[in-house]
Amino acid sequence: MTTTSDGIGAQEALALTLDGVSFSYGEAAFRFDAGFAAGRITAIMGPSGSGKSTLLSLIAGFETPDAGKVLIGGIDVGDAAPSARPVSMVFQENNLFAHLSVEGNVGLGRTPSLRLTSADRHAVAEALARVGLAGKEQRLPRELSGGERQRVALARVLLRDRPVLLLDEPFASLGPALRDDMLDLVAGIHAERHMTVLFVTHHPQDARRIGQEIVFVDEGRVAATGSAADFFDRSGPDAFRRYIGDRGGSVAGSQHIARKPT
Ligand SMILES: Nc1ncnc2c1ncn2[C@@H]1O[C@H](COP(=O)(O)OP(=O)(O)OP(=O)(O)O)[C@@H](O)[C@H]1O
Repeated sequence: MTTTSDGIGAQEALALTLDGVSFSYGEAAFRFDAGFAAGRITAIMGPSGSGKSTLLSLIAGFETPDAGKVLIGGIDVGDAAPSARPVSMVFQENNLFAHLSVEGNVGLGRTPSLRLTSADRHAVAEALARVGLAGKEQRLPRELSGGERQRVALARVLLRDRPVLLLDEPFASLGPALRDDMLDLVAGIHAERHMTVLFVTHHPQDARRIGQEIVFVDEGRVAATGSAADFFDRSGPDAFRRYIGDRGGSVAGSQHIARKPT
């Protein structure tokens, strides 16, 4: 086990498996068989409505499969409530409680009670410094920019310190330069904590920047999987190439940029 700057040990990375998971929202039917390698960043891509968010919801426990198993680190988490799963999740927006300060919102990653000990406060301050928000503990979410709010959500991920991180288009509403900064922050956190990261994005350049693996979801199922390098060179699956159109480009150099410490 390694130790991070706030004294929290990086945990053993956990693999994720969806074994014959079926689910439906009325006529929208899903059937997922997929494995996600321990400690890797997997970009989940696919057309709108194909089931990417549903896939994450099934892993997080917000939805319950009609059949099949969700295994995290080889353990069937089917009976575990979302809060009991070894998972953190960040959405595109609404990650924060509007009436709670930044400190309170981050502190929830450590304890559901709002009574923070001085050690908790210290850990919150360290996490905020890690995401570039030192000194903003007492702000309310509405007093922050969209990018700052997502940084607060990532600071809470640091305090929660779960081995699996699910990101559902968390930076979609941010401009390109800020998105790159945030992606590099995620890559830095991933490198420190050795988390298994699943990251939904429609942006090929985002997937290229930090994605190590790609899972392509189409029509409610995993249609293709592979390394990001393979997907973004000409050997990627045809359906994926049609989805990304001309924006795929070359993967050369992107991994190097993403792996720089942030
Ligand atoms: N709570 C819900 N109730 C009913 N249908 C839903 C619900 N959530 C999603 N769906 C439907 O399930 C399908 C898959 O939705 P999902 O949000 O998983 O797609 P997605 O791939 O994440 O799409 P996007 O890229 O647009 O976010 C869609 O047809 C959607 O309308």
